[in-house]
Amino acid sequence: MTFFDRLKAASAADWHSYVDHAFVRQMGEGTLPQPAFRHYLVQDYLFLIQFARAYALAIYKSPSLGDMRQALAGVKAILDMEMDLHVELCAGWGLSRTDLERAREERQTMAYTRFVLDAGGQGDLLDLMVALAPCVLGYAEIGRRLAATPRGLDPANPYARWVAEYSSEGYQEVAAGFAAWLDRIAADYATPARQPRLEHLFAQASVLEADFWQMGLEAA
Ligand SMILES: Cc1ncc(CO)c(N)n1
Repeated sequence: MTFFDRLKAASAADWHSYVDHAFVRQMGEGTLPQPAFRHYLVQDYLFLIQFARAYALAIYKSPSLGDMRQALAGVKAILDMEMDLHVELCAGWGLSRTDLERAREERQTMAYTRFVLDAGGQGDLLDLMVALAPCVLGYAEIGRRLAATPRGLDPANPYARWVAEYSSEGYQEVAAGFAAWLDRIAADYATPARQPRLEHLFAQASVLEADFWQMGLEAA
């Protein structure tokens, strides 16, 4: 059992309400109202700016050079890969990079990103990675699952591009690399005494992910 599997098992209900949220199911079926998706995507761009900072904090919190390189890969995956998807999709709706950067941050965006930055600021690299895990590993799980549904990658599904991105080999590799790194850090730093706090951080982040989807749904 990986450390990630163990965290998921400990917060099964919160995890499920995140990865199987109505927003996710409607993306897979292609029935999600477009305003919900657009609102989500603009907020997600602002979210990614803060998440790049969280990975930069992981560089600072790294006990070894190998860990620093892993964290740097996270910064680069966000700045050089993932944000390009947002810019591309938004351009299709007449929104420029500047429009994205000028958008106002919603409370849900602030709550989730500042929660992760604070967990990392207070704790060590393991605390920070556990708070980050629902993000990268959850989207990889959602991407894989939606890609396997009948309409997930159907060109007629307006969200097929999103599903293709998160189910892509590139993204799946980033997530697998993160899970393996989390296992190594947990082997060195997780103790039975720390487990309740780590499970709490993971559950909280999963709840904040579900709130993020809900924010999108409520915009429609
Ligand atoms: C809210 C959120 N969680 C996770 C990811 C995956 O990076 C994302 N882009 N946005």
